Amino acid sequence: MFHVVDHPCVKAKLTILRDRATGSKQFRECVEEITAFIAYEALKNLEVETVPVETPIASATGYRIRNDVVIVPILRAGMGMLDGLLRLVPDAKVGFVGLERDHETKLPHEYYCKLPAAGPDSVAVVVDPMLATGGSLAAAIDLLKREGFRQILVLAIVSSPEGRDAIEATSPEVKVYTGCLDAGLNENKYIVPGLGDAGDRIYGTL
Ligand SMILES: O=P(O)(O)OC[C@H]1O[C@H](OP(=O)(O)OP(=O)(O)O)[C@H](O)[C@@H]1O
Ligand SMILES: O=c1cc[nH]c(=O)[nH]1
Ligand SMILES: [Mg+2]
Repeated sequence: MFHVVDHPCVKAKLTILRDRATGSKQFRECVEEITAFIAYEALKNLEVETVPVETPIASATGYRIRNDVVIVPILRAGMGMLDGLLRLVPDAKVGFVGLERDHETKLPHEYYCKLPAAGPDSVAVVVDPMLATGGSLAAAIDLLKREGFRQILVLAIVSSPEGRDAIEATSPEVKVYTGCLDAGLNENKYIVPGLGDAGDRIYGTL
């Protein structure tokens, strides 16, 4: 399932991210903010359980998230989305997958993986701002499946039709939520119009 979060606030923040004049500080802040909007929609089917709560006036029914939420940023750029998501799910665990596209082949190279154990109620929430060819996300999903994660959600900010089709072909059960679906990829496999290299813009390494 592939879902574009269609919201005026997402559109406005995306415009700031696309703008080549936006500097790293504002870029980072905006990535964090837009992540919360996308997550709001992506997490709406998490399971809750009831807990009693005493208000100053009376007893009431409270709720807490029942799933074991495991946020998995794909390094580096995915780290920019982590805090935005942790604000919504402060008790989530965090696992890390390090992947970098080879500049020649455009294929992802894995350089790090540290994930908590998967349980029956675990929901892995993979975060990476860019879904281009889909190679990096497919590799991350493979890793998570091998580690036993059965429920996988993905939060992206900018996606391409090529990336969408690649994930739908290999992992149709994975739900992808994205801020937009752009026109396609250029000869360097960058998203067009996109926002450039997300990792470089977040960390000022242009
Ligand atoms: O869909 P794909 O074609 O695989 O491309 C998308 C990947 O490329 C970017 O990471 P990059 O390799 O630039 O690493 P970085 O985050 O360290 O900059 C991006 O953050 C994704 O992980
Ligand atoms: O457009 C793209 C494609 C891959 N990685 C990025 O950061 N941007
Ligand atoms: Mg990069």
